[in-house]
Amino acid sequence: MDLLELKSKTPLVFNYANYVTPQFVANVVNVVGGSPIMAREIDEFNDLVAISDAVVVNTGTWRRSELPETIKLIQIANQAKKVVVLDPVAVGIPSRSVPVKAVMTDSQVNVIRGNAAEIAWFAGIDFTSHGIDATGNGDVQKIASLAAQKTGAIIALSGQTDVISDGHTTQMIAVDVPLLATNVGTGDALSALVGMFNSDEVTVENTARAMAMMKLAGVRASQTVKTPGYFANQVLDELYLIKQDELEEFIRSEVQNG
Ligand SMILES: Nc1ncnc2c1ncn2[C@@H]1O[C@H](COP(=O)(O)OP(=O)(O)OP(=O)(O)O)[C@@H](O)[C@H]1O
Ligand SMILES: Cc1ncsc1CCO
Ligand SMILES: [Mg+2]
Repeated sequence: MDLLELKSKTPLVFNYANYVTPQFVANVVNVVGGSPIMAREIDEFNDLVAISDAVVVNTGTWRRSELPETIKLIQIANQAKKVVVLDPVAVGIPSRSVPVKAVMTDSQVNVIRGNAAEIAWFAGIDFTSHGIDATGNGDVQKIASLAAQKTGAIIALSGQTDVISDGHTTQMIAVDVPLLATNVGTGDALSALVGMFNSDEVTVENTARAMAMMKLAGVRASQTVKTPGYFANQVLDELYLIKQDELEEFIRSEVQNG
């Protein structure tokens, strides 16, 4: 959906969040025009999925004992036809990839949002990482496209260049905003935006809207703020201020077809 429709519908985003950044994620959802709820109690999943418009699963601080309930959550969302976004934090670390494989086998994820190293893991391509950060270089267009083909999910690869791919159509936003990477949780919040913009229909176009929203907020915030602490708050303000026509104009000028 576009930003105008989003603001009128106030999509409810159910975040199975990590315990590092939920406050930032919830605020990003709120300022853009959605409504966040965080939960991880299995007895609440049926009710919460029923009233939600998107389910966003972040594996950043996941415990292995939570694997069965996470799969159950995604299965409930699949049955209810709610979009599911997976944010596979640091999935390339071997002990972290085991449960993510199980999730991918036993439930259907519609969109995977991760940095280049995380998405490269799904593509089966080596990419250097340092914990939660992607530090290497590679052909991000190829990585996103291959990951989409291998998983059947739309891929939202974030970084200096954002790449969105369903394995056939690939779009890119090559806009460098280094301060965006200094705030831990920008990626987590971006995953929630991806869920929100895809809540009526899961498409490359809607996924690109979410990625463009964060990039544009970062571009504007870095015009006035030059240091990371204030930058994070300025990003929230810019996300709040962006208008439909401004977002669509940014998409027209910056989104390139691959
Ligand atoms: N070097 C960069 N230049 C420009 N934008 C960047 C850069 N790195 C990241 N971004 C932007 O930052 C946002 C988050 O992407 P990033 O790849 O850092 O996610 P992440 O690694 O999952 O982050 P986190 O784990 O901190 O939530 C995206 O909007 C992306 O476009
Ligand atoms: C720092 C960190 N550790 C696990 S999740 C997380 C937040 C970034 O996703
Ligand atoms: Mg991340």
